[in-house]
Amino acid sequence: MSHITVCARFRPLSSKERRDHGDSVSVQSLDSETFIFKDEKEEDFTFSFDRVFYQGSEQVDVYEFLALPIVRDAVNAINGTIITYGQTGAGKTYSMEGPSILECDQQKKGLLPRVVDGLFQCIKSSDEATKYTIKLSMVEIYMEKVRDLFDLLKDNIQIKESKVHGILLSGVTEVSILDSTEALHSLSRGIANRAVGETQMNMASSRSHCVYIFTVQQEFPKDKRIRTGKLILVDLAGSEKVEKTGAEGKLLDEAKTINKSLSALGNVINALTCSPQGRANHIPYRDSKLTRILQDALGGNSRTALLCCCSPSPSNASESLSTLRFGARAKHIKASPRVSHNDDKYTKKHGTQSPSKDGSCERILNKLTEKLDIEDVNLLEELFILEGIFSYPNSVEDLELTLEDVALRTISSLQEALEELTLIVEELKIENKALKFRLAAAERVDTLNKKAGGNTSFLHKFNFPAVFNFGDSNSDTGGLVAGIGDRLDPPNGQIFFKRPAGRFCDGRLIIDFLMDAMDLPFLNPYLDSIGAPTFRKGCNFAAAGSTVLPASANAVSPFSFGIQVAQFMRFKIRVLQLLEKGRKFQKYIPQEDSFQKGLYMFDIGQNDLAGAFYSKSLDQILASIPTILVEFETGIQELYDQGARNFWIHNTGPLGCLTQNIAKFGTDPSKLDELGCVSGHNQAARLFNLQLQALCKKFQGQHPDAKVIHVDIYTIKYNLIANYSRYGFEHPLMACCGYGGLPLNYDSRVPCGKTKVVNGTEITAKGCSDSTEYVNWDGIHYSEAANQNG
Ligand SMILES: Nc1ncnc2c1ncn2[C@@H]1O[C@H](COP(=O)(O)OP(=O)(O)OP(=O)(O)O)[C@@H](O)[C@H]1O
Repeated sequence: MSHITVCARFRPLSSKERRDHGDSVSVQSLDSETFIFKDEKEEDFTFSFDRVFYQGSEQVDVYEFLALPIVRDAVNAINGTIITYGQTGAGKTYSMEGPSILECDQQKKGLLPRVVDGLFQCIKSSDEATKYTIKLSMVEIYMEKVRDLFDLLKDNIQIKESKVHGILLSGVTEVSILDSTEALHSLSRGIANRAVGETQMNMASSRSHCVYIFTVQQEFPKDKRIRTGKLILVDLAGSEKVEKTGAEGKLLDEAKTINKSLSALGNVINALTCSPQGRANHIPYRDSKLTRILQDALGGNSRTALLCCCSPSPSNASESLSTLRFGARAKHIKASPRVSHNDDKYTKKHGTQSPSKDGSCERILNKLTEKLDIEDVNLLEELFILEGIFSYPNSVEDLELTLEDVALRTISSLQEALEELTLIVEELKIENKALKFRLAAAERVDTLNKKAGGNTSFLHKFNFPAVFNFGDSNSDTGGLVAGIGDRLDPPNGQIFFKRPAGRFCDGRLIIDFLMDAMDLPFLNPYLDSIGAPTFRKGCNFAAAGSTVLPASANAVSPFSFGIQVAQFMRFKIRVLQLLEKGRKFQKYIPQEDSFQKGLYMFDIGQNDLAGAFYSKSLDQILASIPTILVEFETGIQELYDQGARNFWIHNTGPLGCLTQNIAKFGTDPSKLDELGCVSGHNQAARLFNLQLQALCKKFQGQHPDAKVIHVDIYTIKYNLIANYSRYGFEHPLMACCGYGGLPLNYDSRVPCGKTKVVNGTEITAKGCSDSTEYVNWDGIHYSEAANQNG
């Protein structure tokens, strides 16, 4: 059992402290471990720590005493934790990072860069045959939420406990680091992200706890054995008292949360030190995220060092005193880091190391033969060998003790097995869900095939050189965002692209899956000119909010169907001009015959109908359908005239099942159908689709050299909503990314990912924890999981 290493560090006086109290300090050094501290009432307190770093101490002294032994251990698969504690401005970050991670002279470098160097040096000087990998994660705990500093979208990381690996941060980003320079760049990236988070959350880093996790994995090529050591560094939030900060409102909440987690830390330390054995019945690790993450460090499975950072100035005496008291209390925790083979139990009971197997083995078993059946003795011998117990019992009492040990080991291995089983069950659940999706997708393809008169094979059979797409947000891959310079915010795009990708979705759209099915790359939007996008395999003219009819002045998108067709004309003209200029453009543009051999896809009309409901009666809307379709026909005829021959036309989806429409038009239950969708909207969509289908037939009849496929997306989507649980969904109508909670989680004033002030309160439309459970993404668009089924 070793104690936690506790050190105190006094930073130099700040200029303000000098102004207020001159050179006077509250600390009087006795030696390198002991000092006298004078509080505000001039009362003296003597403190002893493992080491005291006074004002003139160097960063390297702190590293070598406090961190180096832990770094060496981490490389030998023993976990270690280094914590800096103290009031704001006491020198925690200076000790941890130094003045700057990347640009800083050797002398001022903090613990982190030194730890990184130390890890790589230890690896260099170790056995060459052993293969090492180092991974780094960085998280920040703010207001009891753990956010990933390498992926700000992961802003609520869950803490899990595994019997084998201890405390784990589920799904946290782990960055592989190959050398010190790379590690420092990653650290600096994480620290910069911390600043981004600070601004986003209107906070200061001193109000969050920052946790750096280095995982060092050793692989022994001889026997393929793997060992892992984890080194955690924690820069705690400032420990000052709430009253002193004069905090109010959100600041007060923050201060209380910090205080709560720091006092939870204090409670854990008290619980760990309150019984004579250093063990209390219940250790309240679960009371805060901080103590949960530090559970292994404090509870024994880690070498731990605590650096209590203090101001030496009398003006901060009371804060420094409380920091020092915290350190003194922590000094009494005992920790026993886990090593590969642990003889603790035997040592505890016998006060010595276990005797060797040789010699005593025969003697003990002979003795047992006198008391037990020989078969039982043989069985016991076998069991001991199997269990790797090398201490042989020499009395029946000893035998009982040993059996107790076996039972304990069995229980712990059963617990491990249970843990593994739980993980397997989790994985199987996910796999099951994926299989359900695939099965459902296969069924959808089958239905689609039937609806399209056996024509989905059309997609596979033909080797389309390019695809030209026209439509609205259902197939917009970034057109509107590029065209009007708008911005989509996270969590849009979170599932597949890991960032907003121009799509009003958490991931891919139906068109992305169709492109995949045709072995073609995702379509670039015509309006996006940044980064020399390639249009070799086609071009997407779709823009969210677009209508078939010309856009009105206040329309979301000015790029109505007619404009999209005009854009196509220009696109074609430019392509032909560039092709004439020679080969150098070929990489970026379609070949000439692609315009005739390519596939022309359409998904538009939804906004003409949905938008009209805000100002027209159902009858008026139904009456306007032929006009919409005349405009559509004009567009596809123009494309035909330009050489288009392969037409893939989606009809419009069940508008009445979109969360937005239910929220606005479905407040009267008599207006809803049996699924809870708005009947009028769906009626309009169905009538539109019937007439669209007739148009497709007519167009096909007029152009026998063309291939016109009408795809019944309405039925596919409606079926998905009606049978949502069969397809692995939990919520058919509620939006994943929205505001307001049950039943619809939708507020038209706050689009997904945005924050708005409503009636004086700031509200944010956030994403749900698992979007694969939702058919609807943001109230208006389908989730990637639903699109995959589509
Ligand atoms: N040992 C030291 N030597 C020189 N300057 C120091 C030392 N320790 C701290 N400082 C300086 O004191 C100031 C406050 O230190 P620092 O930012 O590290 O405090 P902190 O405890 O991390 O505060 P917070 O909780 O707000 O993050 C900084 O300007 C830092 O450069």
